[in-house]
Amino acid sequence: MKKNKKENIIFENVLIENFAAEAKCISRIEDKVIFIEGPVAPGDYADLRVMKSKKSFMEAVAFNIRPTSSYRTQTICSHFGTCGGCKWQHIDYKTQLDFKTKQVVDALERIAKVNLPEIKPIFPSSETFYYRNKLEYTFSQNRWLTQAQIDSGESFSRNALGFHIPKRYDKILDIDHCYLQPDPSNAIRLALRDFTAANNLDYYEQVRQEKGALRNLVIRTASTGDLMVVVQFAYCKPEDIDLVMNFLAEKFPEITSLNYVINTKGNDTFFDLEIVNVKGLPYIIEEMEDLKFRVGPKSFFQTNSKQAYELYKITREYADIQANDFVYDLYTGTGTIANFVARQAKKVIGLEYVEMAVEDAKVNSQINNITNTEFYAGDMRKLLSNEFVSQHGRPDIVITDPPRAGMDEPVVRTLLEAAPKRIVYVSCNPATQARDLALLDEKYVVTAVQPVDMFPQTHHVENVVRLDLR
Ligand SMILES: C[S@@+](CC[C@H](N)C(=O)[O-])C[C@H]1O[C@@H](n2cnc3c(N)ncnc32)[C@H](O)[C@@H]1O
Repeated sequence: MKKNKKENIIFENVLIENFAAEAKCISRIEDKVIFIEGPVAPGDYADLRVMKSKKSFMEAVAFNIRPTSSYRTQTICSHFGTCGGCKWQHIDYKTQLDFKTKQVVDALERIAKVNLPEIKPIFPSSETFYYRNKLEYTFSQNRWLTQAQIDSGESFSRNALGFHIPKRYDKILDIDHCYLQPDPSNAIRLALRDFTAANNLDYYEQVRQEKGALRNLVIRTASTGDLMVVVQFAYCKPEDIDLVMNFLAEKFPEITSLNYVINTKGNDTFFDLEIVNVKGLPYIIEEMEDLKFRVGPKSFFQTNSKQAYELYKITREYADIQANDFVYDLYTGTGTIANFVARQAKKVIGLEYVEMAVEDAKVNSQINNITNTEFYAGDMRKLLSNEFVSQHGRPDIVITDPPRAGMDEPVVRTLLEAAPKRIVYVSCNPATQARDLALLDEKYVVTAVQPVDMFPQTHHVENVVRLDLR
C-alpha cells in the first residue's frame, strides 16, 4: 500500500475476485470489502486507487489493469473504457448472462426470503449490439479527449456530438461509431456534426449555459423501418434552422419523421415544448404481432424492441388471462402491455403517472380497434386506492411494471386488499422487486421467475415474476 500525490491510498497488483452490483467488481483487502470501478473482470490484477474508505468497506478505481481474466472477450468499440454506455463489453456474453441470473437469484433469496420455484436461466437477447431503438446525443464545445488523443496532438477545439462522460457532466465524448443503434444512426450523427462545423454553427454549452445554436439530437429507429430524428436547437437563427433541416431532409430521404424543437431551458427535456414536424409524420410506428404502436417524439417505448416483444410474451403467458378476466396494468406507460393483452381479457385498466403517456395509450387502443381498455393518469400511490377498486371493480389479474424504485408500500397494501388471483410483476430492479415480494408473501406464492436480458453489454437486468393467490 502507498499514497499518491493527492493522498489517495493505492493498493498495487490486487486480484479482482468477483462481480458486484452496478457493474462494479469486488475484492477483499485486510478483511475489508473493496468495490472497484473500471473495466476489470474477476481474475484480472489491477492497481486500485481508493476514493472512499468507510469502517466496513472501501470504494476504488482500477488502473494499470493486467487483463488475465478468463471471462474477458475482445472489445470492439474504440470508446470502451471512456464511454459509460457498454461497461460490460469486455465480458463475454455468456458470463454477462450468468451474472445477471445470479443477481436475480441473490436478490430474491437474500431480500425476499420467500419460497421460490426454480429460477429459469435468463432469456438472452438475439442481438448483443445494435439493439437500441433510441439514442440521444449532446452537442458540446467542451469535447473530452482521452490521454491517448492528447498525446497524439489532437485539438481540444473541435466540437463534439456524443455522450456525457460518466460523472463528468461538463464533458462530451465525441463518438466515431456507436455499436448500440442500427444504421443510419451513426451516419446521421456524423453528417450533422460535420455539416454544422463546416457551416460555423456553434454548439450550446449546457454547464456554462453558453449561447449556441445546436443542443441535442434524438434518433429513433423503429423495427418497422420508420426513422425519426429530432434536432434540438438553442439560440439559432431561423435561417440556420432551415439550413440544418433541409440538409437532413436531402441527405437522408429515409427519415420518415423529421422534427425540431427550440429549447433554451436549463435542461434538455422537451416534454413541455412544441415539436415542429418539418417532414413526414409526427410519429413512427412500432409493430408487435398484428398490433401497431404510435410513438411520438415525446412518447416512451421500450428501447430494445425485439426483447420488449419477448418480455411481453412472457408476461402474457404468466398472466394466463381467460376471456372473463378483468385486468389492471399498473405503471402502463403508453399502454403497450395493456393493449398487448387486451384481446385475451374482458377488460383492461391501465394506470400511469404521465398524462401524455396515457393519451398515447388511448390512441394505441384506437388505432388497433381495441375497445375494452380504459386508462387513468395519476400517482399510483394515490390513484390505486381501495376506493378506486370499489369504483372500477376488483381485478382478477394485475400486471405491474414499476420504475426502479419498485412499488410504494401503500400500492402493495391495496393489491393485498384487492387480492387478484394472480399478479405478474415485471421489474428492472431485482432488489426492489424482492422487497415487494416479501410483502406480497402474506397472500401470494411465487410460482415462476424468468429474468430477461434487455440490455447486453450492461449490468441491467429485467425480471418477470408470477405470483398466485395462496
Ligand atoms: C418501467 S416503465 C413501464 C412502462 C410500460 N409498462 C412499458 O412496458 O412500456 C414504468 C412506468 O411507471 C410510470 N411511473 C413512475 N412512477 C409512477 C407513479 N408514482 N405513479 C404512476 N406511474 C408511475 C413511469 O412514467 C413509466 O411509464
